[in-house]
Amino acid sequence: MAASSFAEARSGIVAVGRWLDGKGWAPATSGNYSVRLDDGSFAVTVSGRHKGRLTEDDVMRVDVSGASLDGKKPSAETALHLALYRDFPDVGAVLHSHSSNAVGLTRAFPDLTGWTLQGHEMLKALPGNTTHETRVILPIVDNSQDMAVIDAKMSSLLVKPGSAPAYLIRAHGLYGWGKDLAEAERVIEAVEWMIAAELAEIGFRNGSAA
Ligand SMILES: CSCCC(=O)C(=O)COP(=O)(O)O
Ligand SMILES: [Zn+2]
Repeated sequence: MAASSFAEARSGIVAVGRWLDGKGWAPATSGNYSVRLDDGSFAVTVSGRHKGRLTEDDVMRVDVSGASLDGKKPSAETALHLALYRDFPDVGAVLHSHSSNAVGLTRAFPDLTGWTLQGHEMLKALPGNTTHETRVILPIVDNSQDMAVIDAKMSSLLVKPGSAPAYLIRAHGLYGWGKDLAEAERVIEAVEWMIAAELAEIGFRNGSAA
């Protein structure tokens, strides 16, 4: 199991926020990020902060139940991060992006409960994939303000064979994870890129792109 010191997690999370904001995937305070710490607690972003302008004080610690360990208010979506650490003991970092592509895709296909990514060379960026001749399923769950509702839906989808280390929340955004921050960044970047490529492909097929 990968785990970091709080100091390392803080600086890594600040940097990740700048990077995701630079991509346009963290607008208007959206998104949240976490890292599993070596003492069994978790570093997570403070709720409501602009993720492109985080300082180290905007990264706090929670225990395994989500209780604040330093008096700050954790992300409203902390329970979704903790659910992933609970279900996948090897996960060391979880990132949540809010791209217009992820939102647009899930709103355009309101009945879909999953999106299959198949045949992309970019699939090799996902842990364990060595060829484009494969497919992964990106589960899609409906949004809710009750994190337990999202957790209950996504936990059952993610244990299915072929699930990506990522899932979409409809009209909301993307969650992705990895053994550490670097791997979680690669998952988010690869999945966001494949979604963008497939939306472009849909546009070409419909004759709506030049
Ligand atoms: C304007 S973003 C709405 C809340 C959200 O979806 C999000 O990712 C950020 O919430 P947090 O409490 O982590 O700041
Ligand atoms: Zn969100």
